[in-house]
Amino acid sequence: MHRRSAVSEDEDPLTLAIAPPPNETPAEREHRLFEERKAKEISDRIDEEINAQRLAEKKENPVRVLLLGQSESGKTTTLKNFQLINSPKAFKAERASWRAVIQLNVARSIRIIIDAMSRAQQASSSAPSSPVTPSSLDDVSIPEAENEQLPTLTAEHLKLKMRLSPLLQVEESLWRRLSPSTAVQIETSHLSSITNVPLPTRPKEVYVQSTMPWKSTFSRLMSTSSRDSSESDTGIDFDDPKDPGVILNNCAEDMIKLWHDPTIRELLSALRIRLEDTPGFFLDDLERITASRYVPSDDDILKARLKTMGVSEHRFVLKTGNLVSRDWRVFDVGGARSLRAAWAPFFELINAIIFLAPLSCFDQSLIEDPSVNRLEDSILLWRSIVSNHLLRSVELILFLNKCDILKAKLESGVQFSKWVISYGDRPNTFDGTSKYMKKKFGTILRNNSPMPRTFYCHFTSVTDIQSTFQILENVKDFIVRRNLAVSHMLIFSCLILTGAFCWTLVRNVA
Ligand SMILES: Nc1nc2c(ncn2[C@@H]2O[C@H](COP(=O)(O)OP(=O)(O)OP(=O)(O)O)[C@@H](O)[C@H]2O)c(=O)[nH]1
Ligand SMILES: [Mg+2]
Repeated sequence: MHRRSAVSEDEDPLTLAIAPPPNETPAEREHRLFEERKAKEISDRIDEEINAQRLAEKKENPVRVLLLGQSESGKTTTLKNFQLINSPKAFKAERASWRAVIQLNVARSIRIIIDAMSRAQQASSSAPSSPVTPSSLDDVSIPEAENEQLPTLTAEHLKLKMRLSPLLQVEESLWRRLSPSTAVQIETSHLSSITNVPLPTRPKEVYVQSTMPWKSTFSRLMSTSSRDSSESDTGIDFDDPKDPGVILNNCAEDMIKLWHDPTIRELLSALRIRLEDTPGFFLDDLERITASRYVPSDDDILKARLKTMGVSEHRFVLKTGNLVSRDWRVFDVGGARSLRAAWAPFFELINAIIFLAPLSCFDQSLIEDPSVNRLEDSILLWRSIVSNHLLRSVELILFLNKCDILKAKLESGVQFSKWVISYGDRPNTFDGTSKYMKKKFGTILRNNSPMPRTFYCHFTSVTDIQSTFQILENVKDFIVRRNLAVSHMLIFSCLILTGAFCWTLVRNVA
């Protein structure tokens, strides 16, 4: 060991440790200085890397979550839950826009009934019936309706139908309000499969181009009114004579009468139109929704249906337990087949995917392709996601969704095994069918993932705010913990490197 030169007591021990040895020759000094320069270069490089990583974590490293699943699987509804939990003010500010969507959903349901009535009128006339396009109602196949015995409508029904015709204008007016430019468009191909009623005026579903700010556009429209009656917290001008709520309110009694009429129910049943099962169904709440000062509840907003086109990004600052707030980006995408190509560019950006597979649709076919069963489509989609190499280090969380509808369907007697043949003669219960499907999705993950992954799965009904709140909190915790674990592993590796370097330095000097 080198002997150090004599030092005073208050000299810094670190200075002492790295002080040059006494009687150092010029050659030794040169060698020492060379080694020290080399060590410093390495040290500076490590410092730079650690700083860059800290910066990235602080500023540019939000948690990115992608919502995936087929159309109507519940992606946008899950996003609404995120908004409700994490930015309730923004959620509240959008009530005016969602009120319009709900009114549109109501007008559309009534339009479907009116179309069905026209169909019954045609059937009862002597004219030969129009050809029927093989189609589906929300993916449930409709029989050859012209062969069905449709109930005869009375003069009272026809009067009712006529009195409800202003609702068609409500649809038009809402579309105009929701689409001042091209933000909202009509997808006729989708709606033509809602019913096989061969009429020129079919009900249409509205969709938003997610890149367009349709909500703010609508809110702006609302707030341009100079009326004092605008309720600032809802953004709704109840006294605006052009508010579609006025016509809905005037037609309320007739709509309720129509929906509860036994002949109409018989007609819908004969055409196998199950409005209760269609997204955006509000006919059981007509009294409340058509009230003159109706403001949508949180539940109403979650039930409202507006199809998504393209991809949209939503930002939140989320707190997780005692952990610091993190910037979150949640991406909501359109799930229709023609839109799925738009998902891929996000695969390299994201930390986690919440994949929604609706279990209730086991007896339905895809709107885009009636030859494909919807549950089967979800399974194939899940397989392609879990086996994707680009996504191998992305956390996957599966939501087996629409459990409430699955329960109701099974309780009403629909046989799961009739559609999922492999289920065999197991009991037709929610417990049995849901566990069976969970196992199936889990096996697909195990057999197809490029590297071993844990299977994270939740049974969800994302229109249920309470249960979804708890699930999203768990998901949030899980994603943050996994992210931190990865960051800690990186920091830990850097610390080991730094430690090893310091040890080498001290040994060289000693
Ligand atoms: N009863 C019930 N309805 C649900 C559930 N999840 C979603 N819905 C409803 O199903 C409809 C479709 O849900 P969305 O969230 O719009 O579906 P999406 O996946 O965003 O569909 P696209 O935008 O077409 O890709 C909406 O009317 C929702 O209210 C659920 O768990 N239970
Ligand atoms: Mg959507």
